[in-house]
Amino acid sequence: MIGVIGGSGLYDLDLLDGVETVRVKTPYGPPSSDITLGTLHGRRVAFLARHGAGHRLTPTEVPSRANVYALRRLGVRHVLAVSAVGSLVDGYAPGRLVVPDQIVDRTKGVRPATFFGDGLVAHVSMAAPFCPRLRADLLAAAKSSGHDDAIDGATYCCIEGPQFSTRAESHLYRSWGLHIIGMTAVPEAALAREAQLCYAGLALVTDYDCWHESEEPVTADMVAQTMRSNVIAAREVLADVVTRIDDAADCGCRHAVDGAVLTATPEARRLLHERFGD
Ligand SMILES: CSC[C@H]1O[C@H](OP(=O)(O)O)[C@H](O)[C@@H]1O
Ligand SMILES: Nc1ncnc2[nH]cnc12
Repeated sequence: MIGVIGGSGLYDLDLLDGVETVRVKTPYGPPSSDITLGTLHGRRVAFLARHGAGHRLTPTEVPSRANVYALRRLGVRHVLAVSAVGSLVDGYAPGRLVVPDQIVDRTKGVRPATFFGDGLVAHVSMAAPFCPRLRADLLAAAKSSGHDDAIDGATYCCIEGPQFSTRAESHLYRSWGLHIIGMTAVPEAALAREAQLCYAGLALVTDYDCWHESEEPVTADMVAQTMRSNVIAAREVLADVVTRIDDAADCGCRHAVDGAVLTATPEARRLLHERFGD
């Protein structure tokens, strides 16, 4: 099963056959939305709207633990995370597709960001926060669906929001060499890693944030308008990428917790099994 998390502007996939909707209960409360199951080019797909039906959840309110847990419980092994982002680089214009490879966390520590704790301590590696194999699949899909200029590798600056950045912050992030800016990759990517899922982002540029001298500062309306055309591209790439994902291939992401658990009690194994079913 392949999971798709739709961000701003992508509230349904509109591509799936044999659709059914499921409501998944999790120990972390309800996911953002009911999950749509269906088939795309013969592959089983589970779609979840990150901000809920009708976009009701702020980035801070997105229940990422419930979302990742629910997808994992449904049998998802690969997660494609679609996001609207601002551009911090002159050449990365609205409409451009980006497959990020790094994240800088500028959230404020208020989002539950781990499945560990409560007697079970583990520290997974986040050196490469996105799955390299799934990134390669996404890039190949972008190229073969006509988006030849999709950007391979970018650092995603995740702010808390819901307000956009100040101009001083936007310049600061540029001076740090960050490339795109959004509000949702943290803690989603880390939770996917803890759940041993392959996770990659398809970021769609909607604006130049507020640093660009000849462009208007970003507004929510601007993002929504640009996303209307961007989602067409997102759907094209998603329809292609599902045919490339090799469910059977082993990947380091599936072993992210190996060697990460420090808790040395007999209880630890049981807790691990209870949390992840492994
Ligand atoms: C509507 S602009 C800000 C909003 O859009 C992005 O969401 P997502 O990553 O789910 O596409 C950004 O991160 C903010 O949450
Ligand atoms: N400029 C921006 N800042 C944060 N999140 C965004 N999502 C889309 N554009 C954004």
